[in-house]
Amino acid sequence: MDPTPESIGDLTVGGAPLPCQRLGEHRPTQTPPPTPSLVKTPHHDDYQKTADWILSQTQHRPKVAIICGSGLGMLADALKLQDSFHYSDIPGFPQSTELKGKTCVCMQGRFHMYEGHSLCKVTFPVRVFKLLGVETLIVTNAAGALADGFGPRFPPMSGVYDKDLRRLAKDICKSLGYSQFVQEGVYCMVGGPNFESIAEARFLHKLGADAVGMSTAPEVLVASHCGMKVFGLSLITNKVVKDYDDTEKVNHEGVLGVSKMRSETLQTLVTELVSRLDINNNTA
Ligand SMILES: O=P(O)(O)O[C@@H]1C[C@H](O)[C@@H](CO)O1
Ligand code: HPA
Repeated sequence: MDPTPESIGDLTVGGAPLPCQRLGEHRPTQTPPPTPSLVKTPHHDDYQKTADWILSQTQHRPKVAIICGSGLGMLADALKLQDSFHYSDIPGFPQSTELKGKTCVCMQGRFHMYEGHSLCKVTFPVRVFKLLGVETLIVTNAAGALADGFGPRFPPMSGVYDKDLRRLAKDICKSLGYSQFVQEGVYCMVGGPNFESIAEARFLHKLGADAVGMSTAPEVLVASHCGMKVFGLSLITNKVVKDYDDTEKVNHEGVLGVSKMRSETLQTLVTELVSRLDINNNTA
């Protein structure tokens, strides 16, 4: 199957490479539900063709991919731009860059299911990353806190989040003085775009979730399936209301505002993490 726009969503892999062009963040839009042709399952060829196009446009051979959550695209400010690709119809699709001497591919913003995208589309970039040669995926997102104070807890997780990367991140947090506010916990993905009702929030918390957001889980699943190491980072942007007397209400603008306010901290952590990954720079 050819990777026509029909077969892989709006992945128009046609833009000429625009050196050092910054791509805008992919922001949620009121995208209408996809037409049936957009939810066709991509085949290996579809991922391969996109990957081949990217590889043909750059000498970089990234081993690390970073998916920045909403409002966290400023992380890309830390990247030394080498090559970027203009996908005119897909702002926020991967751009190849360098961070701390390590070649990375970075998505500023992601596709969400609540925008009407199929799971195939949401996870499409991850399989393209795999075909680019990526071995480690760093995912970030904005999430609401379910656990009061987001206290320290280490509930069993499935193991998709790499132990060594988690240990390395903890060491980095110690050295940066971040340990007090960086905690491990369970992130639960909901479909969105609505924020949780109080009953839902209580339910998720009872199930063992510490934070809730609307992304990340499908990307992590696909990356793990591809054999990548995965590291996930949630920026807690708000408290999830679990009390019927609490009149506070979360909204997306607030989430973005806090994300922007804290993006430098997150940027420092991810930059340090990438710089300490045991990989060599890779070019064609
Ligand atoms: O891409 P992420 O998950 O960071 O997007 C944020 C979190 C929710 O998905 C949505 C609601 O504010 O934006
Ligand atoms: O409270 C939240 N709920 C769901 N998704 C979110 N993304 C940021 N905050 C939240």
